[in-house]
This record gives sequence, C-alpha cells and structure tokens, in this order.
Amino acid sequence: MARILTITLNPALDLSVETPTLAVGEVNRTGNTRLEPAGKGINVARVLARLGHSVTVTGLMGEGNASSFERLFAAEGLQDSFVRVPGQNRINIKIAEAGGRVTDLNGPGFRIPEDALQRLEFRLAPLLPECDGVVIGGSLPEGFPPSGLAALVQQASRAGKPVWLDTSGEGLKAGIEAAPFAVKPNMDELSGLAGLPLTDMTAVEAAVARVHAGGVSHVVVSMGADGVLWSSPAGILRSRVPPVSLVSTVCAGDTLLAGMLHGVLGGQPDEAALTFATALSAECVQHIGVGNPEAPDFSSLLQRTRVQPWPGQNNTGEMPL
Ligand SMILES: Nc1ncnc2c1ncn2[C@@H]1O[C@H](COP(=O)(O)OP(=O)(O)O)[C@@H](O)[C@H]1O
Ligand SMILES: O=P(O)(O)OC[C@H]1O[C@](O)(COP(=O)(O)O)[C@@H](O)[C@@H]1O
Repeated sequence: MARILTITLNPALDLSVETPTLAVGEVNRTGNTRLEPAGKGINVARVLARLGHSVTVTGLMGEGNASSFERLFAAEGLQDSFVRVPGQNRINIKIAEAGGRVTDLNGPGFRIPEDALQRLEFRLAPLLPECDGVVIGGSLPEGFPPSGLAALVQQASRAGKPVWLDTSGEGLKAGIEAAPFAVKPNMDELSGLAGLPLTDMTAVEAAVARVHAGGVSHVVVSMGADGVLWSSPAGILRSRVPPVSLVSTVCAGDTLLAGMLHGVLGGQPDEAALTFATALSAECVQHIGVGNPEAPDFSSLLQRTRVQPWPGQNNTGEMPL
C-alpha cells in the first residue's frame, strides 16, 4: 500500500442539506442535513485511508474550529500534520435537490498570516521524503497567492514526488505552470483554463493538449455524468459511468482522484485503474459524502463501468460529449 500526503490549504465544514426542491427567497423545509469536516485534500485522504493506504494530511487549518477535523482524523486513521493558523475554517453549504441538482455556496476561508506559506514549506520538508505521492486539493484561502501554490508543487517535485493537483481559477493556472505530474480539472475548470466553452470532445482534447504542453503528464478530466477522459503518455482512455440513482455530486471529484491514485500508485493496468476510480465516483453520487469502496453495490458498479481507448472505433473527436 502507498504512503500519500494530501495538502488542503482551505479546509471546510460541509453543511449538506437535502431538500425536494429549493425555493429561492422562501422558507424551505429540509430533509437529511449533515455537517462534516471536508475540503478536497481531506476528502481524498479519507477515501485513500479506506482503501488501505497510509495517509498524512497537511495544509493550513483554522485553529478556532479545528476540533471536529481532529476527531475525524483520529477516527479515520489519518496522520494530522496541519499547520494551525488563527481563525475559523469556513462552512460550505451544499444544497442537494431531489433529481440531483446541487447548489454549492463555498466560502473564502480564513485570512492567512504572513508567515503561513513559509511555515507550511517547513512542515513539508520532513514529510515529503516519507511519501510516494502528493495531492494538493482545493481553493486558496484569503491572502494565499497563486505563486505560493506553484512553490508547493515545485517543492514536492524537487523531492522527486508525483504531485496530483485539483484546484481552480488562478491557483490552477499557476499550479500548471509549475508542471505537476497530474491535474484533475472538471469541465468548468478545463473550460476556464482554455478560455472557451467546451461543447464537444474535439474542444476537450484541444484543451487537454494545452495542459500537456505546460509539462503535465497526466490530465484526468471529470465530465460529470459523461464519465472521465484520462490523457497520459500511454494514450487517452475514456470511461462511462453506469446509470445510478443520483443524490449529490459533492465529493465525486475527490473520490475519483483518490481512486486514480489508488490504481496508479498500486501499479494497476491503466484500464483497471480508471474503471475502479470511475465506479467509485459513481458510487459516491448515490449519497452524501465521499465514495465507499465497501458499499454493497460497488462490485456491480465496477462490472457496469466501461473503459475504452479514445477515440474508439465508433467514436470521433467531433462527437458530442
Ligand atoms: N450523475 C452522475 N452519475 C454517475 N456518475 C457521476 C455523475 N456525476 C459525476 N459522476 C462521477 O463522478 C466524477 C466526478 O464528478 P464531476 O462532477 O465531474 O467532478 P467534480 O466533483 O470535481 O466537479 C465523474 O467523472 C463521474 O465519474
Ligand atoms: O476548496 P473549494 O474549491 O472551495 O472546494 C471545497 C469543496 O469541494 C469539496 O471538496 C467537494 O469537491 P468535489 O465535489 O470536487 O469532489 C467539498 O467537500 C468542499 O466544500
């Protein structure tokens, strides 16, 4: 099993609310409601730990409401190496309507002290030699410069560790310039990078090629219900998800990323790695929270997930998604 270090710069408590339909501007009566420690690197870490890996979680953690995170880390067997900073971790609101539409309200996070990046780099120095791979996930808190994210990618790469990056906006642009091993944009993030709407697979492939041109070896594009496109030096693979009963897509991207690391660091053949990761992300959307590899229907989801080289015999790039 692998040793993985995940970095979350802007943790969040996810307040997930299920409601039949959201009536904006009115009183809504909700169903199932849950408050849970989250943030991209932390979510990825939870899935990897459930898959049997040894995971250390680091990044910046608001000390004002750190206790529920600390309880989660203890319960899930995650080694806590977060740098504490003054302030509260944000609360992100996720409203999941029946039918699967999700409205995300993601906060900006704490404002970081001036020495936060330096303290984090210092914290990473002894952790990096001890891991097999690094995940950097999520947005940047207030005052954290995109160049700081690039510096973290470079620090891990200099230590010889493959960096898997999942962020957005200016952080993603700056991170890509530092040439991480892999990135996992969703369609909105890839479209933001390309500066274009991505209306068909030709546009997706062109955007992916631009990311590779920056020195990124692996580009994993998560395309929601349209599955995943994984482009690597070995070629391009496309996965398709089985039909599922959709509850919430929150955490599906993080679950997919964890599944990819599980397969790639475990030395699985590419097709098997992508099938596993896609099926686990499909499992995730059936409920609130991260994907569960021990779910009773997971083996059936695995069997019904399809992976093919892209473009396949009957597919051309001009095809719609
Ligand atoms: N409606 C859905 N049905 C089945 N699987 C889904 C659905 N939505 C997302 N997924 C799976 O979860 C992955 C990540 O979801 P996506 O929404 O693309 O990422 P992100 O959460 O990062 O925005 C998808 O690539 C797909 O494998
Ligand atoms: O740091 P950001 O970009 O605001 O995203 C944080 C949010 O994304 C999540 O990690 C979920 O991400 P995915 O849906 O992409 O898997 C939430 O737990 C969290 O609230």
